[in-house]
Amino acid sequence: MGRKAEFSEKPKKGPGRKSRKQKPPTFPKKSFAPSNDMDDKKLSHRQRQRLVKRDQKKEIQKVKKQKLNKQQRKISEGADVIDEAELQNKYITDKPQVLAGIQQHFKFKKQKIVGFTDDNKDWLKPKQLKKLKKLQSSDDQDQEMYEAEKSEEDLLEGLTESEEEENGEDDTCKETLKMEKLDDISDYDDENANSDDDFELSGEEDTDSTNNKSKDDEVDDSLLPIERENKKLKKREAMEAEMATKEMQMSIDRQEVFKFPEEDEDTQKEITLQEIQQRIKDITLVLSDFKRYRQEDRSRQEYLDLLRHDLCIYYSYNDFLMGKLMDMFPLTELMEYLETSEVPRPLTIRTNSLKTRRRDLAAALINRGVNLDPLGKWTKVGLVVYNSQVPLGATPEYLAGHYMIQGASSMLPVMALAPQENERILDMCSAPGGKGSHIAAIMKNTGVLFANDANRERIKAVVANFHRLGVINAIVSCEDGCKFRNLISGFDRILLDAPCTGTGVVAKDPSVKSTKNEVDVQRCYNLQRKLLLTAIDCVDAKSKTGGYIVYSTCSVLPEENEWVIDYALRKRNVKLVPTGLDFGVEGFTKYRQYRFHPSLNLTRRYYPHIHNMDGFYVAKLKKFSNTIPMTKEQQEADEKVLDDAIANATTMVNDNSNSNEELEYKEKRPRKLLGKQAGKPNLSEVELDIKKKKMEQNRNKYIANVFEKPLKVNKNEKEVKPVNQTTIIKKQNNKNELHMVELNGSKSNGTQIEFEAKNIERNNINTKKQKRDLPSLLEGKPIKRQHKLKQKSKPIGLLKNYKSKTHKTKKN
Ligand SMILES: C[S@@+](CC[C@H](N)C(=O)[O-])C[C@H]1O[C@@H](n2cnc3c(N)ncnc32)[C@H](O)[C@@H]1O
Repeated sequence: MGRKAEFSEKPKKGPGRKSRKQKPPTFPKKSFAPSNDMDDKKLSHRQRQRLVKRDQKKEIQKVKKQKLNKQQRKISEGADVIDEAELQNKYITDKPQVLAGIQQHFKFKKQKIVGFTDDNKDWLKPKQLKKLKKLQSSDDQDQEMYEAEKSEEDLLEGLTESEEEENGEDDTCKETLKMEKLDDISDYDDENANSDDDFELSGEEDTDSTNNKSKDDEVDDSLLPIERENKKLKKREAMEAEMATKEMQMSIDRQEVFKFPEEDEDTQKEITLQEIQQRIKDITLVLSDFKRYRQEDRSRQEYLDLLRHDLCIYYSYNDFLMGKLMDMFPLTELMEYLETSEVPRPLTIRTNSLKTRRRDLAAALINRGVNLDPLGKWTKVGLVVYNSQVPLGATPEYLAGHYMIQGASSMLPVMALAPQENERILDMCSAPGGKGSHIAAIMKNTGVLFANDANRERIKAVVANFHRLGVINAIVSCEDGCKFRNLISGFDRILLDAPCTGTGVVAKDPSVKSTKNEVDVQRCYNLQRKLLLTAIDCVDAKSKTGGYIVYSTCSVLPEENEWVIDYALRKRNVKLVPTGLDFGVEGFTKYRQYRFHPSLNLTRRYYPHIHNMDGFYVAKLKKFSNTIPMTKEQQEADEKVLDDAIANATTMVNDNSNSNEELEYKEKRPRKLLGKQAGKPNLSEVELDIKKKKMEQNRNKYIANVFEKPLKVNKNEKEVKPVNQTTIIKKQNNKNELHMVELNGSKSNGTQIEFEAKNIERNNINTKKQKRDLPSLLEGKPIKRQHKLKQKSKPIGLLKNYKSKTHKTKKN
């Protein structure tokens, strides 16, 4: 049952409970306005002390001036000059009087100073006194001073006069005003100056310094206030400069005494990131002037090793990759590279010229709250996005295919390829289709674009992007690029944007820093070489408009770039041509001890710290003949070598990733799951150890230093069969030993390295013959004639785990 409604108006009960509780506001009796009566204001202890000091100073000055005045009068009467000490004594004897004067301070303030009186007129014009005093010593000097003081007086008088005119007040008041102003300046000076006054009162310092200081005071007195200020400023500046020099020296001294940590010092005590950072700076300084800062018992290599270790920790790289970067860059540049790689590159988009113009796209995006700019003069389609209020991958313009989100560096290979309309072009590794769609746009949807990728999943992205962007001249395929030669050839141009380790895009994918290792580089290097040779074979050298191959990677490692191109230059009838890109760093022609074809300077490198884009490499090749400069057998042998290398590298990866975990898992899993092994006893620790060692050996037997010519050892070990290039070798219990020795004593300049293969007793390797082949064995050296290829494929190289007793392999 509801309550009965009551419609009669309720009488108001008065203010609510809350308002009843609140009392009417009360205000302090005093007004909130700042009081004009300064005397009412209570001074703090320090303020009072300063006030007392000021008054003391005034009294001292007063006494001084009186005495000087007397002295001057005496001089004029021919009396003896009263010296400063006497004056000081006089002050001390007059001290009670002075203090009494200070006690009268508040009275003095209240009464206000009354202009020039008989008491103060002397010390209001101290310079005149001094002028008279100094008249004795030098007439000329005094004349100058007199003039200066005169002008000061005139200035003051002028000021007073102008104030007079302005205010129309009586003289006394104006003079008081002026005096207060001067007082203020001197008070300020007193507060900031050194404690001369304290000293005078306490009398703790010796008389010499007293005299010096009082002389200083005198000199100061002879200066205009502004000059005094200037002098103090200069003094302060000099002091600051001195302090800065001292500080710098201290930091240099600290660097000088940078102590190389003892072994295991780091493991014993925890080391912070700041300490590591400091140590990186210290070591960099030591290495910048090694002779001066080094510790006698430490070598450069030790410092470099420690630096690498610290850099790895600080920037989260693995030792292998950091070592590679240290080989590539000078130290200062390396630091820049590492720092820049920590920050993502600016977001960039490419206008799809098949659907819109850059200007229109920019306007549309600006309307949506996107802040952007043209990317640079080198591109007509690139835009850089500073910030956006909408997700760029979901704007109506994106969905309509007006642009592609694409890194600035990935526009470069297509620009280098310079596709022409109505050509047949192959994009060998196309997914997700960024560069492919760019090619189609430049071709204006004419001719035929073959977009291929070996990855079935990724190829879907190519199809989707091509649909969105309106590419209609493309045939999309999913094939292993290495086999393309047998499918279709005769292309005008080919873009090989090869799969790589991605060391140039660590800002985008930081996992690269810690995961990529020697095996990954080896695997990429092999695949890249194979893909490039296929690409060259698929191009028609007689194409009327083209015959070009562009090779690109988003890796900065020379192993995946110059090395691959140099290999192709030796194996096919191609030459390097300019990329047509007007910026970028020249590709390496030298790298450590290796030498590449000089034309590699036509290739271009892009770095985050120089170009503010991802690390990238672009090379443009022109095929000048459709013939392959080798016999069919040699070609097949080459291919087999590459195939083996790729297969082995894959096995290696699988071995590496599985072995240990597998073993541990086998040990841990319950007996039920062991199947056939169920009845067998568990492996003892010794057995486990042996098994682990065996696995380790198996893993190592395939590892060869990528670019140091691994060789294949025959199973019966009686003769070593020559194999081409980087055949992965089987290391057979150190029966074959390879020695790397230095020629002309210095390896550090990396000019000549001789690989000497030494077979221990049971092997019949003809070392003399090998030595004859050595110059051509230098990796990266171009081979011009066919017959040399045979010699070049002589077994040579350096096994990874090999350590010679007689010759140490050093890093330069
Ligand atoms: C760097 S990405 C290509 C990026 C692409 N060009 C773009 O701009 O969007 C390398 C591509 O090579 C493909 N790939 C790897 N091995 C391949 C092979 N043997 N044949 C063809 N494509 C391969 C990978 O699936 C990957 O999509």
